[in-house]
Amino acid sequence: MAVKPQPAESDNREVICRLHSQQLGHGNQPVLHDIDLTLYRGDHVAVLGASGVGKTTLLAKLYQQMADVAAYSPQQHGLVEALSAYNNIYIGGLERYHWLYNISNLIKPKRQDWLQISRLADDLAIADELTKSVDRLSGGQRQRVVIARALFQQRQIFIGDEPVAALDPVQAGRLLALIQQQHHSSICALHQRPLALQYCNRIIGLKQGAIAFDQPSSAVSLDDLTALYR
Ligand SMILES: Nc1ncnc2c1ncn2[C@@H]1O[C@H](COP(=O)(O)OP(=O)(O)OP(=O)(O)O)[C@@H](O)[C@H]1O
Repeated sequence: MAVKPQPAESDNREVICRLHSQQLGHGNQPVLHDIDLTLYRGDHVAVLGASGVGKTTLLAKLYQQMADVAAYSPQQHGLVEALSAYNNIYIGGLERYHWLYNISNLIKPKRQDWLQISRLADDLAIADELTKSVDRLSGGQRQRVVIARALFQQRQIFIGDEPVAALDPVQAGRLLALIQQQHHSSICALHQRPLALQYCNRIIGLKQGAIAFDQPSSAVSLDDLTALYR
């Protein structure tokens, strides 16, 4: 299939974010140009493209626009190394509570929060790691702590910069499904092409500083995705 640039079909769905003819970059260095992009409620989007093409740049812009309603799982995890996995996950929910409650909970977890975070950790297969400081965890375990922290934010939209890169394909698929269950919309940079096709309903391919295509995943083949990296 020859994939042409084309925005996803619009309908009566709720628009959650729109970029119109945007140039995105860093300082005076442009990275992406003429970005026209509308995200709709119910979209679960994979963003693919070669290293350095601008996936993080695009996600950061989208997060800037949706910071009030979106959880962001960045590539640089920003974990607090000396704190336990429990405390790092709890940090995702800090803004929901009074600071005094937060401090006491970080020192001695309250039963209800411990149970809630334990259930999350169970889903992510890190329940046994909750009391360990994150500097003692493997790369994949750390990545699951980051996902748990984002899930504990309890936002409506999930923005993930390669959120499952350190996980094996089975675990990665399970966690993408969990992320999608808990957020009405999501947009993730992914490198695993089969996962993008299997779990996301919309694929945005970036190439040479622009959106090369924006299509329902049913209209995109593995070869189309491979072509992004040539
Ligand atoms: N803070 C920054 N200041 C200046 N240039 C930057 C900065 N961050 C990224 N860039 C540049 O912008 C371009 C796009 O980077 P970006 O991180 O968005 O790519 P990416 O597709 O997410 O890459 P990767 O798959 O390797 O994470 C690259 O050329 C990069 O060198």
